[in-house]
Amino acid sequence: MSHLKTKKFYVCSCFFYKNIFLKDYALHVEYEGDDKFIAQYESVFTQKYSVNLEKLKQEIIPFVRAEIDKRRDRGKLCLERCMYIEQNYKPLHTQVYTLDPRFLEPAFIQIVNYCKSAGSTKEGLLSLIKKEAPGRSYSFPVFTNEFCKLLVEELEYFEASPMPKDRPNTMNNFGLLLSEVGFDLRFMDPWRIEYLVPISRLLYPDCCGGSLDSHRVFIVRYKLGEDLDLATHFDNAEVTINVSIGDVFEGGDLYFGRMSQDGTAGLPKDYKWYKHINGTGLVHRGLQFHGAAPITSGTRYNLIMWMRSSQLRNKLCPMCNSAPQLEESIGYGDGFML
Ligand SMILES: O=C(O)CCC(=O)C(=O)O
Ligand SMILES: [Fe+2]
Repeated sequence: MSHLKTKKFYVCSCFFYKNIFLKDYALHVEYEGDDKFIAQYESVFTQKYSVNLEKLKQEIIPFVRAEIDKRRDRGKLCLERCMYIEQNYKPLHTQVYTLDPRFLEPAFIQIVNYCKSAGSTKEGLLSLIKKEAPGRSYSFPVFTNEFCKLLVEELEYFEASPMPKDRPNTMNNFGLLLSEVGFDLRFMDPWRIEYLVPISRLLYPDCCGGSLDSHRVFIVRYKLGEDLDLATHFDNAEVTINVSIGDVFEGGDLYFGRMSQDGTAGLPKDYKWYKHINGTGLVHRGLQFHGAAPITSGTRYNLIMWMRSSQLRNKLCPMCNSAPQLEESIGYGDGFML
């Protein structure tokens, strides 16, 4: 369980006022009081979205403030949910909570073994995986189709249960945070440490890929009548892996743009779409802008792990681009350490 971690992790205080997503406007905003918010955004809302000051005050600001209150309570509520689920939830497929090498594609195990072998190099690894969109994203098989099916069944069973649930973030309203459901200790921690870090160490040394010491892991679900697509964003992560675990859908391809440090979300000239393949994982730098096209039929499930390196982010918070102001948290927080 994430709340029983022995090391203490923190969040940066910017979490409480920055990067609040307004889905109707596909806009991320920050909030430090009504006056500042109005000064900062009134012209954007009136000119770009024909929203007048009254609506800004009556609807948008209250929504933003409610989101901030929710973030303030996040740790406490998460802990309550974790404990309630641990005591009351009876899984459908108990076995999916423990990482079993039989869930993994042999090619994935081979790739990881290569990365762990003496003298392994990035060039050697690149001959075993597929280069995808520009900007150093790569794909490779990860989970067997049988495991994906079991996992989706388990998560649908959990979703249909009366257990308390939280959603991954303001952009995904139908996913699930897997740490809360009890996946960390026996599945997600060993998966990250034993399998993903060896790969990231070679691919992303500049992102401290060899010292990704925490994560935030969740599934996203897209379905007609629910969330369809994902606006362009970057992750609060050094390295992200995105594995397709449910493939009965059309559309939903991913696209990748520039790095967040470059300031704009525009697509590079050589961009191409990434098509999901069941059981296949795509790794990319978290700070590369990306998004997902709408699905046009079916239901899409992906397992996403945002991996963080305290060593790197302790120096610079990727969300506010400043030295982080640390605040207490539970579990992995946002991956900062004292
Ligand atoms: O829709 C997807 O598969 C991408 C999800 C994603 O980028 C995220 O949740 O950070
Ligand atoms: Fe993302």
